[in-house]
Amino acid sequence: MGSFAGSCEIVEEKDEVRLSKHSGRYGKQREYHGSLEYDIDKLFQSIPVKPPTRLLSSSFHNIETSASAGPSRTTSPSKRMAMKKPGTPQSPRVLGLSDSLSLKQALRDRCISKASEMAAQKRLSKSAAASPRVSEADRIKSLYNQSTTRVVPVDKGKGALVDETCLIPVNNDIPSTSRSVSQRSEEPSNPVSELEIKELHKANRSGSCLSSGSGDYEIELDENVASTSSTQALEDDVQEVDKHVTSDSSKKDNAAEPEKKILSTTLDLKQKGKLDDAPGTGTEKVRKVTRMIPRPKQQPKKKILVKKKLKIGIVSVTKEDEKTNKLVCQRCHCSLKSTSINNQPPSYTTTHTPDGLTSVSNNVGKEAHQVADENSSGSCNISQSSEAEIVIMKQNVSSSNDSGNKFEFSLSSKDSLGDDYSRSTSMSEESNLSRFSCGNKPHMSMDVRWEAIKHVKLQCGSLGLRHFNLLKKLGCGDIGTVYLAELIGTNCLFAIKVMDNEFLARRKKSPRAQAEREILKMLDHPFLPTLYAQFTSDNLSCLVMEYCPGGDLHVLRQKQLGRCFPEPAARFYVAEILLALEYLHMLGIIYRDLKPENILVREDGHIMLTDFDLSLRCAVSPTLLRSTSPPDPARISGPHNTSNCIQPFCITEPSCQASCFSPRLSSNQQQSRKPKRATDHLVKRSSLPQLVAEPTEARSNSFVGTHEYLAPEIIKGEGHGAAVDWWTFGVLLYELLYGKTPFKGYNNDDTLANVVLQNLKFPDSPLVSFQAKDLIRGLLVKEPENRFGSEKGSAEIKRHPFFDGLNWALIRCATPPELPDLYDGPGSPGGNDDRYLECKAIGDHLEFELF
Ligand SMILES: Nc1ncnc2c1ncn2[C@@H]1O[C@H](COP(=O)(O)OP(=O)(O)OP(=O)(O)O)[C@@H](O)[C@H]1O
Repeated sequence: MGSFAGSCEIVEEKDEVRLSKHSGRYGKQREYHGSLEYDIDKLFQSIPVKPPTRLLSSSFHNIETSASAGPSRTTSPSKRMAMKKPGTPQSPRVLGLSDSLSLKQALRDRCISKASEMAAQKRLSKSAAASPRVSEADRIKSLYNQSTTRVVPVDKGKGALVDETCLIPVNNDIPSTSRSVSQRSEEPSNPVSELEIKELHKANRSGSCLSSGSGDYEIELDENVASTSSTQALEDDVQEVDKHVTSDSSKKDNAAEPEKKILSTTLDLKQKGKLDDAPGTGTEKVRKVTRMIPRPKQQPKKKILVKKKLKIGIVSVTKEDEKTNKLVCQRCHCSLKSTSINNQPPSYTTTHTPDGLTSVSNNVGKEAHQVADENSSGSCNISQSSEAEIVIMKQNVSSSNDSGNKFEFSLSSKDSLGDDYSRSTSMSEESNLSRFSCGNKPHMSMDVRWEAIKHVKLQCGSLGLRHFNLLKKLGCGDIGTVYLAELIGTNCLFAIKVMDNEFLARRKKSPRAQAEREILKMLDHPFLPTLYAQFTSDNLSCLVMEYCPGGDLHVLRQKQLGRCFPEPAARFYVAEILLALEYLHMLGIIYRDLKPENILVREDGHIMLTDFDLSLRCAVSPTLLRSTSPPDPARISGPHNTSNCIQPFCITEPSCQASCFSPRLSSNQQQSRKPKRATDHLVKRSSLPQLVAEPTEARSNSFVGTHEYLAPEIIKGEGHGAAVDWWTFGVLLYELLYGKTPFKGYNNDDTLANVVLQNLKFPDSPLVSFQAKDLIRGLLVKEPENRFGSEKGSAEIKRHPFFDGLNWALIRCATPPELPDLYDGPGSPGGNDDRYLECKAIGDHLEFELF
């Protein structure tokens, strides 16, 4: 993301065995061997009667062809299903020997009938085999539940929930439970789209020009599908191919410009409710916006991808001391218990359901609270939702049908809880819709943007670029360009990453794009981007994501006094990053590209970690550990650790609600307080189980990252694993605090040498606390095996004194560091929205260029 001088991202191309690459042949072979066709084949072979060779062989041929072809890209998922579907068993017929045709048919019927039985048996056994996978996901969930406690503060309709965990093995050593998931993910996730689009494209496209509705083929991929959940999810990705062909003169004009793609979007939604008509002339009033999307010529930062080989091992599940500790929700003891839970409208009682209808402070907190709720038999139905910020989707949805096709949604309109029960009831209904819309992303289920997208899909059948106003270019990455876009007719803003498939294929970057897309589909976390939709529009792959108006941490740091963050601010940001990394590791994703440029700032000041094209997916086996040895008392300090607030669900502490980052006590104060409360913490800490979700066995030899952030083991090519994220985490904290990275040299080679050889030094200024330096020192240990976090991951790091006083579960509600005037969106003070306004003012029949 972005770049800074001298910074260059390294992406070695010989890299890891991408899952998708495996998929091709091996996936197909497996598919054939386990398929019905294979069974039929076997049966035929075992039958002694020799049927007419020609007929049977041709049958075989057909069967084999369809089987070995696997999920053809040109075949829609439904067709594929039909091919695999066993024939309907028929009652056996009397065979006439003279009738070779009927003999063949009878044999076929018998075989098919037999095969159907076998298939049914297989299905049964498969579903039995699948259950461990399900239970593994459940187990992970319950591990999470048991480790922490959930609180349900609501912030702008967002919260967190770890709902599903993806275990994606990448080699054959992986246990079958995981491998079954792998096989699914190895299948081409979008088997139809590319080829089909190409076909359509060839037939209709003229030049490289895109125009609204013309030659604009969109394959809508269902964002509801959990990529982690099933093969079907991948197969169903392609829901429909929507072809819109109109004559558009601008198309031809622009086709002459090879370096530019012109997106022409009709804005007639409000007037006609139809988005796929793009008459260039006539009396119909059509507002037309034409934009030039230049293909990125300059890479903001150089990424080198050297892919060597990948060896991913399986985490040996050492369930030392794994216990099913049940946390008892201590909110029952808090004053909030007395709040009028019974008076809450039904819509808010859903606050505590696992589906995450309301936001939570973070996934850990949410899941744990879920446990707490279970254990407390509902008596602790949380009412802090009223105290936390509940975002009611005060949508003007009612107008959606009334006013023709115009529909508007207000983003993040807030209401206090106690206002109006009738409204809350309607919210409840809409939430259900949202929940439906957002599929596997419960933490975003309240997000009005789901509704907006759903509405467009309902109206137009599919979602495509033509439904968006591209407002401005947000930035250019290695694999695509990101635009700020408004869903036409709504107030919903999105960031759309547009990637040119041909360009990616030419540069062999398609696997990176694919990896990013698949990871984005898995995510549902407050500090990670939400993918609302994805589609392919004319050879452009588009990812519709949450828009972060606050810029990135690199830019934000430059705007700080002394170009570095004050320690509390740095602590806040790295704490949120830590939770994001924890979640990623739990999903078996090693991020590998942590740096300030990839940390975006949301409108509310919280962060969002983006850019997953360098991430590595691997197997992980989260484990719940119960600490056998009491923690070091010296490590326990800080105001919140010395209060009931150690429990993440405790919100009785006013200071905790105001901020999870109370000022650190002076050492004197700490000294005087420590003896008094240390015992409490020992008891509490030792009784808390620890969730370890570290993919410790993952290995890659890729040379991936950004020079100044590269871990020594990557540079040395020794193979690396999840510990690289903790190294980069240390570099990040260093940079945020000191305004520079620790090993930066005169040039990239120097930097790399310094990373490997140079000792860590801390500048004299600015003054940084001992705890911060201690954490950095632990993280920037050159040997990964001795690095802080390498063994127990985030669980270890979260307990470092640097984070003392931090209520992890409430961090989502904590007040973020104050932002300078950096909001650069439309309508913002610094926003470059002139063109947008101009566009709006001019009205129909207007084409203009934004880019
Ligand atoms: N959701 C978003 N909201 C706001 N800005 C975004 C968003 N996503 C990306 N951007 C901006 O767009 C720019 C390009 O993003 P992108 O992820 O394509 O690039 P990158 O991080 O440089 O990636 P790559 O690793 O693909 O080269 C970023 O620098 C960032 O500032």
